[in-house]
Amino acid sequence: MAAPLLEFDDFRLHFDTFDGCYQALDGVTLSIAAGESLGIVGETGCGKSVTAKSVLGLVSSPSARIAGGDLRYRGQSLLGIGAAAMRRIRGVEIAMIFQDPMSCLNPLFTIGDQMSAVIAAHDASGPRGQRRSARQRRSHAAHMLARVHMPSPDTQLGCYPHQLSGGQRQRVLIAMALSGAPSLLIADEPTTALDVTIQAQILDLLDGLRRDLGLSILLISHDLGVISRVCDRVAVMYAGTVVETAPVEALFEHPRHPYTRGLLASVPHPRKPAQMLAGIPGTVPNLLHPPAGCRYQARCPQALPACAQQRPVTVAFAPQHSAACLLLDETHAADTAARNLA
Ligand SMILES: Nc1ncnc2c1ncn2[C@@H]1O[C@H](COP(=O)(O)OP(=O)(O)OP(=O)(O)O)[C@@H](O)[C@H]1O
Repeated sequence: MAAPLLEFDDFRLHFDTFDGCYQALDGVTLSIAAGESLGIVGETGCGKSVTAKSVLGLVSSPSARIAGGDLRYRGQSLLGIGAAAMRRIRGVEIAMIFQDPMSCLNPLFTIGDQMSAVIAAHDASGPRGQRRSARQRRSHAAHMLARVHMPSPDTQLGCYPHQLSGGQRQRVLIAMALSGAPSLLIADEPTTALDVTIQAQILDLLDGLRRDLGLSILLISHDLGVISRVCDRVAVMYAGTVVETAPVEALFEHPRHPYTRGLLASVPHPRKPAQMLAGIPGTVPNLLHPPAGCRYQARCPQALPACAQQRPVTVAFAPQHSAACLLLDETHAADTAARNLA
């Protein structure tokens, strides 16, 4: 297996609020290899976005505190590297796109002006020591728009964001993100604001770029269908922890964690009547006062008495498939069998 490009190693991110310490990420361990695409899925508030934003130091709240662990890019820690070093990484090594393309574009400037400004910033902070002329920057911007299959790229450079559709604006942001030739693209719910046909086109575009450019992708979504379209592997997050990671097919065919099974049972399907969607009763626990033991125990239909006291360790049962659940831990095999017979 290729060496990881990006690694979260028991990473902990807390927010110090007036009400106490909010343990948003509590021991996240994940890795992405070069050229690999990893999806992160989970319910709202599980910590997907703060995981993604942590990579580029974009959790800007003054109450945010790294409470432990490490986050490494190409083997180097990204924690405490300083603003100048982070600027050299942003855009040139790792780029990020967000859910709402309109809020990321300035309505007062043309697409060409905004893309040229981003390319100039890459030139200034990148390792290549390159200083392109205004004409070269514009030409590179048009090339990048063509790369994301924008029709008439030269004409689009003269457009303002409001003159483009939502799907076209997301293509512009992808073109901008890739203009510094990063190795890793982080996409945080990139298609949630788009209708389904445009959503499919953007996902196919990401998948094509991954294959053509050898790009690694970290894709955040609450939708397993979106993840399965682009990703090789998926990490399931629950309440600030990773509960299962697996290749996409293995996750769909042999989900091991009860939360993953609950998520899969909640996915609508044309041949599954609405009343057969199981859903997951209850809500994600308040991470100001997370439960002792497993964070999913209160909602888990298979919880053992030990789940209330003991934090589950991650058990690997195939080369790329692991889950953190006491039901999978051999020391609790007798309890599990008794529960299954009851
Ligand atoms: N600045 C902050 N101060 C306090 N808590 C925060 C702050 N930013 C995020 N959080 C909390 O951290 C938790 C994780 O947030 P995050 O945005 O990562 O969730 P998510 O899984 O991406 O959800 P969604 O799918 O709704 O975007 C949430 O409960 C959120 O309220």
